[in-house]
Amino acid sequence: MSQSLHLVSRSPHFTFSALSSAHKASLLASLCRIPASSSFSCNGVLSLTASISDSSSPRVVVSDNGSGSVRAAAAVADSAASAAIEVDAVTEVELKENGFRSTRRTKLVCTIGPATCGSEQLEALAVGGMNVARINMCHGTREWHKRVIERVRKLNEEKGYAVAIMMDTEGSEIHMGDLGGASSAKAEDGEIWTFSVRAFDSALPEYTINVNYEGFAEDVKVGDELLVDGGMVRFEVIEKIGPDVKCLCTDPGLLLPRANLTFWRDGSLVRERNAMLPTISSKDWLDIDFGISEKVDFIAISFVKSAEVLNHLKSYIAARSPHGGISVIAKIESIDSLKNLEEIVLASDGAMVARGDLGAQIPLEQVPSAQQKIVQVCRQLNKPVIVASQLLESMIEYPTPTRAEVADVSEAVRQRADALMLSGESAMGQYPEKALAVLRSVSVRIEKWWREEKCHEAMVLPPVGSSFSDSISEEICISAAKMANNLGVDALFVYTHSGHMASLLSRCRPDCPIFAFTTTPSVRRRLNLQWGLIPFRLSFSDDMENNLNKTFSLLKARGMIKSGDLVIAVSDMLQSIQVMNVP
Ligand SMILES: Nc1ncnc2c1ncn2[C@@H]1O[C@H](COP(=O)(O)OP(=O)(O)O)[C@@H](O)[C@H]1O
Ligand SMILES: C=C(OP(=O)(O)O)C(=O)O
Ligand SMILES: [K+]
Ligand SMILES: [Mg+2]
Repeated sequence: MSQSLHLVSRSPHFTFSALSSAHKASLLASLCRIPASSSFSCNGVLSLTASISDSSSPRVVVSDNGSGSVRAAAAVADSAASAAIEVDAVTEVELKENGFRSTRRTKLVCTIGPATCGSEQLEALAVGGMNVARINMCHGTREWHKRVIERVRKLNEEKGYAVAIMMDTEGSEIHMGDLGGASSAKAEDGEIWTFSVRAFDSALPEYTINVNYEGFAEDVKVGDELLVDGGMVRFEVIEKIGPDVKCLCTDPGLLLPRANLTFWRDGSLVRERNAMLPTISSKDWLDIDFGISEKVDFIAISFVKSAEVLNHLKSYIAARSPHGGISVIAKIESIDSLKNLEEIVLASDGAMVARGDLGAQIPLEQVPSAQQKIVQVCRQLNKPVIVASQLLESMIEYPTPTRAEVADVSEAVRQRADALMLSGESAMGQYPEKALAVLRSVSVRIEKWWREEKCHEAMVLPPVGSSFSDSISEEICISAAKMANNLGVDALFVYTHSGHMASLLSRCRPDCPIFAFTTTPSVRRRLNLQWGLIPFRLSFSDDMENNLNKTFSLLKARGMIKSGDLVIAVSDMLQSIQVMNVP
């Protein structure tokens, strides 16, 4: 087995040569896993190769690399072929307007509902920075969701956006029915409501709520507290009559269709047989089949309890969608998911801090520390993480967020979550675009603050690779990100087929943006969820020299980079780090 690490400079102003030779040696040693005592010279053009073989000790070879070749080849490359590179039209404008450094790193997910399902509204969200459109199978029909998917795809094709689609399953939670078509109902203090598992043929009787869980009437006891949406409205169980449960409203509020229900006894959440319900219900399986046939990019699974269900789902998807293309997101929103957090995150392709239901299952004051823990575990295990629910809840009704909401969004950005998500704000609120604009501006501002203050704590990133080759990729990315920060480069370039190398770079949360080049449209869309990645679709070969020439000329033709920009390139074909100025 032979692996090589490659370090190449072509610029006479190569920043690397300004480092002390001890620093160079230790930097290279850390790249090559060789003793830091090895010495070498590097003036101007440098190429360093460390060959690691099974039996012998590592060798380091330093050689001249012929600096003229890049420029000559770049001249040959066809600048008219700029169409051969695809990047999200909105990001392209942002990059040109704000420069590399100021592009947004935190990704934005919008739940699509009645307020945003039209093409014009979807386009306004795409222009406003939506990276992922989420459809929640808890609401609406499959036909309704199919039309949304088609509209998003059409916009991507016609307008050059790269919005990914996330389908979120309903899951086996206990929730209320549809309120007989009403958009909401008000429960007042002292009123008596009936929660029933009966199926009503005609209109719902007054003060009656349908419950979707068969075992409901048997599982609750007189005296239990019934919480709607984690406490937005509260009832006390006063009487059980067959399938009907009579409840007294103790905290008034608005009942919304399909609102989640939990019941509490002596201050603890009651988890009777409902805890035994399958994570993926039969309805969810049909929705998953729908998601696979619609080729959605992400499937988010509600109320995940263990890794087992994710492994099962992943083999199910792999059998039906052999070329891959669908990532599985585990929603952390139950006590069980917190208990089994690491195994769940490991088995997933990403996670969501689903604070809505999580806050109904654990005391509210525990949600912030749970969020921090989940974000941290995901980053350590190299999985993208979304912070979701109530980020800008007041903006469902008002055009301006509260100061507390802005502080909450800032905290998620400061924790360097990969993505933030809007739910009701974009699905059924009055100001979806304004809410998205708040997420965008707060993200950009806090990211800038964080870079200025350099207050990024050095998080220990444990090894995640399962093979030696994986470990080399990981070390390369950690070193490249560190070099990018130390040298103040303009961008990191990564050439990646599967996207893995790009996510390893993203995990390091470097100061500069990461241009991720990939050959597959679906990989490109999925990279859209990850922190700091600007995904491009580009055909490339195993020849890095060629790839770089091609990329430079295409990006220059588009006005996205210019001569003299300093970039660091890594790739998963040739495990290498190259530092260079754009010719
Ligand atoms: N496809 C849809 N059709 C109708 N209403 C929707 C749809 N998606 C979301 N909504 C509305 O937006 C609200 C917030 O969305 P979300 O947080 O995804 O759902 P939930 O409140 O059930 O957790 C929902 O309660 C519902 O009122
Ligand atoms: C995102 C969540 O899930 P859903 O909106 O599907 O309930 C949540 O509970 O916070
Ligand atoms: K859901
Ligand atoms: Mg939920």
